[in-house]
This record gives sequence, structure tokens and C-alpha cells, in this order.
Amino acid sequence: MTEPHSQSVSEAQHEAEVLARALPHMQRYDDAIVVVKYGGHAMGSEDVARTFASDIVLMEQSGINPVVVHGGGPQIGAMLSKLGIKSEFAAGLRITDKATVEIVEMVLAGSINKQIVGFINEAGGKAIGLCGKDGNMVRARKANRVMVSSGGDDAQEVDLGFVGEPDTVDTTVLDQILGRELIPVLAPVAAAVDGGTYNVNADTFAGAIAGALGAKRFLLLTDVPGVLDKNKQLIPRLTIAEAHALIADGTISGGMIPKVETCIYALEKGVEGVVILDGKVPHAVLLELLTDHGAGTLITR
Ligand SMILES: Nc1ncnc2c1ncn2[C@@H]1O[C@H](COP(=O)(O)OP(=O)(O)O)[C@@H](O)[C@H]1O
Ligand SMILES: CC(=O)N[C@@H](CCC(=O)OP(=O)(O)O)C(=O)O
Repeated sequence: MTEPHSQSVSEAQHEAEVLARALPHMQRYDDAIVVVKYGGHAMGSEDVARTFASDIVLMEQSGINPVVVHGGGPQIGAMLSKLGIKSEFAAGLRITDKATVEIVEMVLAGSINKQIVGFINEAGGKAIGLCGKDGNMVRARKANRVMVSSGGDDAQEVDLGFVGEPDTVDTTVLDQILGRELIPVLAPVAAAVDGGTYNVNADTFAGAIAGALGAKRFLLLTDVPGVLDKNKQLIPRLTIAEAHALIADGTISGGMIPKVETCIYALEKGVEGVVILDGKVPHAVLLELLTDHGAGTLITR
């Protein structure tokens, strides 16, 4: 046998061993619902988005029921600036006036949603793009005003406009879709309880969906390796109590606060485990679900 041939046999053997090691993980998640929040920063390049889409199809083919909830903050920002509409954030949430909510709906429920649906379908899946309005899935109430400090002592109360908090989640449509080889892809736009449209933070929307579906795992794909400690080192595991302590001492700040709070909400609603991980790492979801070492920060009760 020549050297190159023996090498390729051993490589193939290695690949077979990797596949075999995935079996117990596949069995653990057989028929389980896994909600994956795909953040706007994690979308990165088209190559990364296509790899993500094929991983979602592989999950579905392995007997897992994936539910994708996507964000698109940077993409909304780009469209608003193209149109000359100024946009500001308060407490990590976009202050959303009437003109902005129309663009948010257009970008999230329109272009981004259909792009992800397209990539999943090109990878051999059958994705269905929906937003919270479809089938009355998520109804939202107006978000509370938030306190924003302007540097000095004088904190100001800010009205976020058309920003909503999930009020009720009706899973009828998702119950019809899941378990039938279909992959729901959800945009975080919701109907207002009193009519109209609300812009909902994608993490919050995904947490509400994961909680209502009683998902086994809730994965949040972002642009950092997970929750980092004060020395910027990855914290592989956290309990709810430890997460609260890290928020209180300032280790967790900015956009990571609503993310971790959403994780805590989902865990309290019965989700077994929540993982925050880097969506820009190729095959991040497969690494987490189907390998022994997992990825990111796992938060459990
Ligand atoms: N302890 C921490 N560990 C990791 N990231 C943190 C931490 N504290 C604050 N952050 C910030 O949170 C950001 C992630 O939140 P966000 O930008 O809202 O993500 P996404 O757009 O994916 O929803 C990180 O890029 C980082 O700047
Ligand atoms: C109220 C609010 O802030 N909504 C977000 C919705 C999109 C989102 O959350 O996208 P990421 O996950 O990519 O950040 C926004 O307008 O940007």
C-alpha cells in the first residue's frame, strides 16, 4: 500500500470515529426541540451563513427539531443609515419611532428572514419563514420606559416607542410545523396587543419561544466565545445564581445583560440548558450539540 493511500484510510477511519462519537448526542436530542438564536453579528459572511444553514439541516436530518430565531441589528442599522434615519439605543434596545418600526419589519421579516430561509432550503431543508404576527404567535405589550444616565447624576427616563415585550406566546402554528421535516425561521416582530407592530429584541423573543415550547436546549449565537470573566477568559459553565452575581459585580455588562437575563427566563420556564456561543466559529451548533466537549458557556439551573 502506498503512503498517500494509507494516510487517506486513516483519515477516513478518524472521520468514522468522529461520526460514531456523535451517536449518544444524537440519541440525547432525538425528537427534542432546540431553539437557536442567530444574532445579526453572528451572521458575518455569506460563507458562515451557508455553513450555519447546512448545520441546521443536519440537525433536522438527525432527528432534532430546530427552531431558528434570528436578529439583524447591524443590518437594520445599515438600512436606516442608507435612508438617512437616525437610530439610537437605550439599555441595549433600539428607540423605535413609526418610520423605524416599518424599516425594522421590512429588514427582519423581509430580507433577512427570506435570506436564511433560502440558505436552509438550498442546503436541502424545508424552511418556513414567519414572524411573531403569523398565527398570533407572539403578541407584545409596550416595553417599559428605561432609565439612562447621561454621565452625571441626572438619570433620564426614556420612552422606547414601538419596542415590545412578549406578552403571550401561542405555539399553535409551531406545533403544526415541528416534527414534519419543516424548519421554522422566526423574525422578532410582533403584533401589538392593541393592534400595530412592535420591534422585539431578538434574544428576548427567542427566550419567550424557547420557554413556551419547553425546548431542551436554547443556543444563542453571538460574536464572542461565550460569557467571559474579568480576565476575558471563557467561563464554560454557570448556574443562575452565579450569572446573577456576575451581573451584580459588573463582569457581565452591555448587550450581554439582556442575553443572560433571557437565558435565566428560559431556564425558569423549564428549558434544560442554555448555551451562549460564538456563531462565527464554523459549525458552532454542531460542536455544541454533537461533540463531547461542547462550546461556549452552558448555563443551567
Ligand atoms: N462578561 C461578558 N462576556 C462576554 N461579552 C460581554 C460581557 N460583558 C459584556 N459583553 C458584551 O456583550 C456583547 C454581546 O452582546 P450583543 O452585542 O448584544 O450581541 P448580539 O448582537 O449577538 O445579540 C459582546 O460583544 C461584548 O461586547
Ligand atoms: C428592540 C430592539 O432593539 N430590537 C432589535 C431587533 C433585532 C435584534 O435584536 O438583532 P440582534 O440579535 O442582531 O441584536 C433591533 O432593532 O436591533
